[in-house]
Amino acid sequence: MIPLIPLAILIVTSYLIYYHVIEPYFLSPLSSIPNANLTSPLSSYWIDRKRSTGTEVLVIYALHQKHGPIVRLGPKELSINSLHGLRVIYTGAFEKHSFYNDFFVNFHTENLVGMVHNAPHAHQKRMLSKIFSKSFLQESSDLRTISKVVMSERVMPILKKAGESGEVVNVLPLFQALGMDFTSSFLFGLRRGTAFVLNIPEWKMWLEEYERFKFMSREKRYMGFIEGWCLGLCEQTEKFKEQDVSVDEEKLPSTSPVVYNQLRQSLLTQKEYDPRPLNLAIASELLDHLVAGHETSGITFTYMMWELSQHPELQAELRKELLTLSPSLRYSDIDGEKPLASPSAIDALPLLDAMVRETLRLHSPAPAQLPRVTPATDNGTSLHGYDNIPGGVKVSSTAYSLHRISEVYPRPLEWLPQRWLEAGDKIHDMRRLFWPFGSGGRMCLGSNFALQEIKLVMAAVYSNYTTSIVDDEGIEQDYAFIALPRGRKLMLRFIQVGE
Ligand code: HEM
Repeated sequence: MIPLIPLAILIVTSYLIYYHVIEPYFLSPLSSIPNANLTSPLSSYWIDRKRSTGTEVLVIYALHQKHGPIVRLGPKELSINSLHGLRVIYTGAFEKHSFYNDFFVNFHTENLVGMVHNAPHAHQKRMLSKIFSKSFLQESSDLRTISKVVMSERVMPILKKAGESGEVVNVLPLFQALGMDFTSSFLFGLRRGTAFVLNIPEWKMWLEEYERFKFMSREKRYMGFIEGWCLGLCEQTEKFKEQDVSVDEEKLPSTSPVVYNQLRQSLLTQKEYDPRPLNLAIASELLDHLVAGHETSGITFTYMMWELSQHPELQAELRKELLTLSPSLRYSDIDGEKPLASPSAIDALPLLDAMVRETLRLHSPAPAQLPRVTPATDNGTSLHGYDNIPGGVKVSSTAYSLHRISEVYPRPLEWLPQRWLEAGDKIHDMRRLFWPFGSGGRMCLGSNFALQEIKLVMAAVYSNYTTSIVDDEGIEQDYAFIALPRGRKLMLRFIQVGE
């Protein structure tokens, strides 16, 4: 008679070897895809180590250079670097990976960034799509008023003072604050929005809290400093909706809380079947906008100014283009009551557009993996000729690697805005592969808002100043999910140009 215990051990061991070695290494539909590392079919340890040391983005780029557009990072994880991959995964609306739910849900309450499933996501996105469309934003009188106040009364006077005194400016925190003031004013109205540009020491304290917040668990984040701050803004907005005046704010024009109102009204109509408490559903969504809005645009401003500061000849070319605006964004035109140049006129400037694009290409604020999961379908998914990829496989692309495909972007490591103006037929592929805001149904909600804001601010700065670098130590990007300069600073000098 065969002893039972050794037999059981043999069966279990054979099963484990089959399941964890033979199947993933030799039999899985993923087994013929190039491996990132010898251990990748067996365990995620190798790629997780790269993740934990912050080198994942650069490692994935190097892997694609070596192995081509598809690489296996773990037993059930692939990285794809091609237009084909973008079409299949992102235009194909694969659902988000649970990573988003862990890192982006605020108040234990779901929002657009953190939602994994497509159906509730699409429902909530429809509530907000119109007010973030390019045409709505360009025509919005609220956003025009906000732009006028934030530019003419806040940031440009600060730069003027710095220009006159020769004071060196750390542009990263100042322009991140600007991103926050723009976004919060559009969300809550000018009077309830922030004015951090005018109080940089307070802003730096907020940033310190936020650096901690980014690495906290959902539980730790719950009703801490940042969530409490956002809930406070929502409560103030609700309280002053009827009567939008208080003594110390009389000087500020009143604008509507465009996003707050739209979201609240839309969520109210589905109150019976949405289990989320209304105030937390609103606060969770709006906190994501505040977070997404300040850091990413602050990074874009910083790198565009850094690149331009190294190219005085391009600053001069840009200024020539900017002076075709009527009214211009020179101090003589933006001081006083006159309206600013129209967003559509600024948007139509080709060199400015090329410079903003090139900055978002080379210095993407969100350069890391945007992970999705393959759906469970009868025939599986096909990617780059590898068929029958089963459901539940984590698949992702990165803006960092896509933006360095040299067949589409020759000399990919150089900041060459002219590439967007001289591309000829190649422009179609360049635009399709341009991925700073992601693509498909989960693409950035605020991309039009961000572009309108970035173009206005950069146009106003370079209509009036030349910039030069005083200290750029630590300027290389820290390739986390959001890629700030490692040194968290860029010191520039602003010199006013004559009329
Ligand atoms: C230069 C500025 C910005 C960049 C580079 C950027 C980048 C991105 C990226 C890459 C995503 C996609 C994430 C994914 O698919 O996993 C995203 C999503 C999102 N962004 Fe932005 N963003 C910017 C500005 C903004 C602003 C100003 C707002 C709001 C006012 C905003 C709100 C959002 C929201 C709500 C989502 C989630 C969209 C969804 O899942 O449907 N972003 N952003």
